[in-house]
Formats: sequence, C-alpha cells, structure tokens
Amino acid sequence: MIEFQQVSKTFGHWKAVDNLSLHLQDGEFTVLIGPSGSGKSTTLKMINRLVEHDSGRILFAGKEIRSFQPEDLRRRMGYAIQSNGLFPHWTVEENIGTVPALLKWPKSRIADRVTELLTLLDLEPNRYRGRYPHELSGGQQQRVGVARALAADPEILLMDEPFGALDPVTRAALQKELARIHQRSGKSIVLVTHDIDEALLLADRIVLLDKGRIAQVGTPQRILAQPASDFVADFVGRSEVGIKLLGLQTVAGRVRRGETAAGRPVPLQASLREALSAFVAQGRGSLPVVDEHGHAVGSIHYADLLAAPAEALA
Ligand SMILES: Nc1ncnc2c1ncn2[C@@H]1O[C@H](COP(=O)(O)OP(=O)(O)OP(=O)(O)O)[C@@H](O)[C@H]1O
Repeated sequence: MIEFQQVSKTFGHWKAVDNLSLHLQDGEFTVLIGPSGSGKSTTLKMINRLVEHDSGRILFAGKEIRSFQPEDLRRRMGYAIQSNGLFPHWTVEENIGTVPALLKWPKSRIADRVTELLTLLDLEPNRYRGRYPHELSGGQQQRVGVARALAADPEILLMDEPFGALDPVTRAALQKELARIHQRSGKSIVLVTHDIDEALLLADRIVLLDKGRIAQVGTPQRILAQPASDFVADFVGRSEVGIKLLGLQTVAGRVRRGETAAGRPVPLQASLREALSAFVAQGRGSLPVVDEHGHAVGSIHYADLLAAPAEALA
C-alpha cells in the first residue's frame, strides 16, 4: 500500500529521516516508535505530504506520492493528531463532516455518518453533535478527532500520538476501540507513539526508529524476543521482556479444557500477563477459566505460562 524507497528528509543540517526503506502492507496496523526526535512524525507526515521528502521515492497504491494532488491524498488518508486539530468554531458535527462535505456528500448522508461514528466512539450523538470543541473534555475531543479521521472511510488512517494526552483509563478504552475498528474494517493504519506498551498492544508490525534510521522492524513478539541490538533491547525494557511477552497472548491458548480448579476464575480472553497477576494475587498454582458468559471452560496452571515465550516465536 505504501512503500518508502531510500527516503531521506533533512531540516537544515539535521537528517530527520535517513535513507528509509519500508513497505507498509495493505490492511496492516503499523506502529512507528522510537525516542523523541527519532523521525516518527516526519515519516508519518511525508505519507500525506504535510512534509515533502528530499530524496528517494514514496509510493502510494503503486504511484509516487508527488504525482497526487496533496488535497486528493489527504482525502484518501484520514489523519488524527494528539492535539486533535479540531476547528474551534465548528460544531462536532461540522468537524467530523469536514472531508465528507469537501467530497460533496448530501447533508443527510453526512448526518447519518456523524451519528454512526459518534455511536462507535461512545459519544451519545444527540448530546454531542451540536457542541463546540471547548464544550468537550480532552478525551472527548480526541474521540471526535479520531471520528473525523474515519469520516470519509479513508483507505488509510495516519495517527500521530492520537491518545497522547489522555488519562490511562480513557487511553485504554480508545486503544481497544481502535483495535476493534482495525479488526472490523481491515483498514491500513499507521500510528506514531513513544509508548512501547501501546505499540505491543496494537501493532501487527513495529518499526523502531533511532536517529532517523530503522533500528528494527518486526512483529511485537519478534522485537521482544529477538531484539536486533542493545538499543532495541534497552528500548523495549530488558527487565520486563518476559512479562511483556505474556501480555501478547491470551489464556485461551493455554486452557486445559474440562479440568477444574479452585479460586476466582480468569476469563479466556484475559492475557497471560493478567493470569500471572491472578496467580500471584490469589497465591494459587492453578485457577478456573471461564468464557465470556461466565461459564466454566477448564483450568490454567501456573507452569503453563512458561511455554509462552518459546511459542511466541513459532
Ligand atoms: N519543521 C522542522 N524544522 C526543523 N527541524 C525539524 C522540523 N520537524 C522536525 N524537525 C527535527 O527533525 C527531527 C525529527 O523530528 P520528528 O518530529 O520526526 O521526531 P519524533 O520522533 O516524532 O519526535 P517526538 O517523539 O519528540 O515527537 C528532530 O530533531 C526535529 O527537531
């Protein structure tokens, strides 16, 4: 879908992006991560030509992006940013409907789409559609920012720290929502973050940048279990690698069906990290497992967690 071929971008004497080659697959959730100043936002903004690359080629749908009008490109690519970028004097409805209006959708279709998106993002449509951004909380503004990016059903969604300024609870809720949107729509998403846990949770593939260069590209499992360098190992947090690997898998893959155990049950969909926490909190070596309706399914043993890291690379 998007291909970078030896792309560089220099600001003054500073190489913000240095000879980047990268192929972003159709339907993939790609997370760009790295320390501050590593070139994440510059890489993202080059995709919709908010920043023009100096050299190399960037292909979108097989064509160099310079051959598109920037406006056409931006209509085909949703863009959400940390500071949400909402127009302050426009209502929520007008903000969300920006690109559909540019595309000359009929008013009724825009209104229906706004209703659909507000519902999807857990904002009661009639309560919020007529409000102005300053009448919303920060988390609600960010939801509207995400809704606006999704409005015209773009082929690709570009997100620059879209949940950066949120409290942990709202952030977790929106991450879950975004994962659901991705699963349901199969849309290509490129998200910038500096939060390794967010990257591990959401990414099909992580691109870890360091000083404008790729330090490693790989699945969350591979980045955790086979870091390509000391820099990568340090960035993902050496001492917590085991715990993070457990966070990538669910109890469903380890359940001993039909077996019983005593204790407070863990859900099938809980991560193995959550299961570990339950073992420690309850001081037990095995626990019952239940499905989403609370029905008994089987049990999980503490020792079953140990199979996880090896299998993560299978
Ligand atoms: N418009 C600009 N003019 C000059 N330098 C810039 C400009 N935009 C970015 N830079 C520089 O390019 C480098 C990469 O910036 P970029 O915003 O891509 O980093 P980042 O990884 O997204 O960082 P952060 O996590 O802090 O947002 C930085 O050193 C930054 O100072």
